[in-house]
Amino acid sequence: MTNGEVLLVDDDDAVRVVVAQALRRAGHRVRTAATLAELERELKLGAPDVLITDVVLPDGDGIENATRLVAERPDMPVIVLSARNTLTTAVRANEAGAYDYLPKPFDLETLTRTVAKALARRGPATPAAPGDDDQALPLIGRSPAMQDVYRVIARVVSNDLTVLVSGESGTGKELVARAIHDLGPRRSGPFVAINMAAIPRELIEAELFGHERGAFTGAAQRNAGRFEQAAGGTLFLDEIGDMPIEAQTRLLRVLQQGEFTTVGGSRTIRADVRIVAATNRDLQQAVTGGAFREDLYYRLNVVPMTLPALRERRQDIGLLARHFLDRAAEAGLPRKTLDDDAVDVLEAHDWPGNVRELENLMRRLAALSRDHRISADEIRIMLGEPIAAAALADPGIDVAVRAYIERLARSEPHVLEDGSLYDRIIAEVERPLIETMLARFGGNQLRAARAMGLNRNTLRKRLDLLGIDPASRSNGR
Ligand SMILES: Nc1ncnc2c1ncn2[C@@H]1O[C@H](COP(=O)(O)OP(=O)(O)OP(=O)(O)O)[C@@H](O)[C@H]1O
Repeated sequence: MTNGEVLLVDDDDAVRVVVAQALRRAGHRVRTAATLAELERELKLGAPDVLITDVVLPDGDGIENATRLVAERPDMPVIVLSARNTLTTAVRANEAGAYDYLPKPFDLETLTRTVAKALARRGPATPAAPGDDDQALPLIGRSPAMQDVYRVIARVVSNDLTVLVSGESGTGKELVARAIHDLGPRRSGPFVAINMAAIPRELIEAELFGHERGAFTGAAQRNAGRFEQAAGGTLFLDEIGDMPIEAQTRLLRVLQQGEFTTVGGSRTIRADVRIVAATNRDLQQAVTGGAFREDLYYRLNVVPMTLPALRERRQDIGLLARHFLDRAAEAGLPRKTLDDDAVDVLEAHDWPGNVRELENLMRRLAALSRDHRISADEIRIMLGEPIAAAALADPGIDVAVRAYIERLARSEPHVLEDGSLYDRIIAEVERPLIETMLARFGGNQLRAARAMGLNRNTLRKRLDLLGIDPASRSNGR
């Protein structure tokens, strides 16, 4: 293993002590600094073999400073440590020419391994591309799984390598494709998306490559395809696994030759696009099964990226949920906050529809919830999870009833046509009300009727009609 000298700048005393200790144990010499001013003083005494820098320092920004240092000393690898584990930080670190970026908290083993690799590969860093540091980025999440995604994005933004994004539906594949586009040199060009599953199979080639007038029945005029529309920008091929095999052959040829001809045409057009493809099925399996061309698979899979399902990054759920509430407020809906135990319920859910399902739920809660705080029970109701009957008595009752009505409205037409909807919904509200009140008064019908403002005979009739046995309610809730 190569040993060397490491200079660490971090304003957190504990980080300095612990990291220095670990690196010394690994055989390196270590100097430390707590501020950028101290770092400057240390650098005057001599450049280290590797520099490790925190981002937020008392007298400035570690990445900005690293940009300058990398330009001045291209052979000194810089490792960025950051507690602000966002895509912006990963991209900024990459653009600054940093050797690597480690989100905090990191484990010491990873850090020592990264230092060893940096020492072994010492040499000029890749030149930094200028970037929009403060651009607000849409990708939310600080989980280790998302950090891996950010690193891959950061590495591909400044080149044109083809990226294949895999992941379940709703995990953010299109958002990632947009982020790659928005952060790279093609950002001033168009971002064009095409979903293979949403277009009739026989039209896919014409949609992708365009067609000439009269190329097929109904082609009344020449039409530019998505490849042409995306010229100078990025083409996002969604659900690539659904691409018919003939179109695959044509796409492969375009990727190999960098040019294409329109359907029914003879002109050759240069394909000036960056390709990002996405799939929610196992494309390798499709290759094995013969539904997807192996050569095309390898052409697309130059940089593979897998987006984890939301249930594999539960620690991001609260962050995402609050982000979607903020977005709803920006869009003019009332501003809502989430109780901590509401976040617990969200974290426990399995989210088969992933981030999209969470986004939809938060939008509905922003619109429907009456209180400005969203409770755990409201969320349980919306998710169709069991709740204590008593929860219906809290201010979330609107939400409960609306959620129920919404579910009914989505049901089969015959459910809606039997003409009993009003009575059924009233019964849905009435039953828990009567049951709860009976339980509250130990089955005493007179007291329960009084509490509800009913007379005792009316209550008795409702009990008969709803088939509620008052005796069985005396001990229950
Ligand atoms: N990390 C994230 N941060 C913020 N919003 C996200 C994130 N991931 C996904 N979303 C939001 O969730 C929704 C679904 O994302 P997107 O359409 O990118 O998913 P997808 O994987 O492409 O889905 P599909 O496979 O169904 O096309 C979008 O509204 C997107 O903005």
